[in-house]
Amino acid sequence: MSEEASGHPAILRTAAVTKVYRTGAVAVHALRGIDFALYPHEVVALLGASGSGKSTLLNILGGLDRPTSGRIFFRDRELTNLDDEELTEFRRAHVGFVFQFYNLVPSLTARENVALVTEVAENPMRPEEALEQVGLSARLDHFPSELSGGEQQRVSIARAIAKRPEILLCDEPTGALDSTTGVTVLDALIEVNRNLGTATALITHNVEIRRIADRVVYMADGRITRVEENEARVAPSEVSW
Ligand SMILES: Nc1ncnc2c1ncn2[C@@H]1O[C@H](COP(=O)(O)OP(=O)(O)OP(=O)(O)O)[C@@H](O)[C@H]1O
Repeated sequence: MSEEASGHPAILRTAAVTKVYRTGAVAVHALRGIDFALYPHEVVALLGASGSGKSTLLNILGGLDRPTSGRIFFRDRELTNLDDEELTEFRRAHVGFVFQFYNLVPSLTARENVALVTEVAENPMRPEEALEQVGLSARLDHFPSELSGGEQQRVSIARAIAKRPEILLCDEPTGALDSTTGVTVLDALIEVNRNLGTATALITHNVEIRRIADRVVYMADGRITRVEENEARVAPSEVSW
């Protein structure tokens, strides 16, 4: 939903953001002037060829990385000039991340993996509640090796949302999964978005997945080339790839 349609100001916004990676004499222009906004409660799909800058943008949005130039705002607060400690604080309080690989601690159960986050958050859910949100109430005491890939990814979603972040950033969350398993993961993301209103940005290589989003942002060569609004979101179960 656009600002006009949603009636809400953006929760995250970038203005003319660029990112240049310099390796020796070579400069890679990963982002070439990005004006992007993420609105409360929406799901945005980021689509684009490999190397188009999707992960770079997501990392900058979440405060994992900094732009070379341009500005970034969280609501009315400018993030651009925060020092490392302040940026880490922003990330801890407001952003959940889900990556392609789940990064669970193998020696801890699902419940304990989520508890790692809830122990240090300000107003967290109980791990059991977070795992219920992603449909894993029956797997609380399973270790990662006792869970399927889709279940492990859902534990990582539970871990990301347990601190009740306003923003959830997902980099290819179904990239390592087959279609059927991927659908269960997307279902969990949509359920979380519906129940908690978490603004969600989702990188995917898969054009079919764009249909589960409210908006689709296309990237090419470090630029946003097109933004589409979906009239209605399609349930993940209706998408296959
Ligand atoms: N740490 C880095 N150092 C140098 N170049 C980098 C670095 N990270 C990314 N790049 C380059 O920046 C460009 C954008 O990369 P990015 O990972 O954002 O693209 P992407 O669209 O997410 O790609 P993919 O879909 O393959 O993950 C690429 O050309 C990449 O090689």
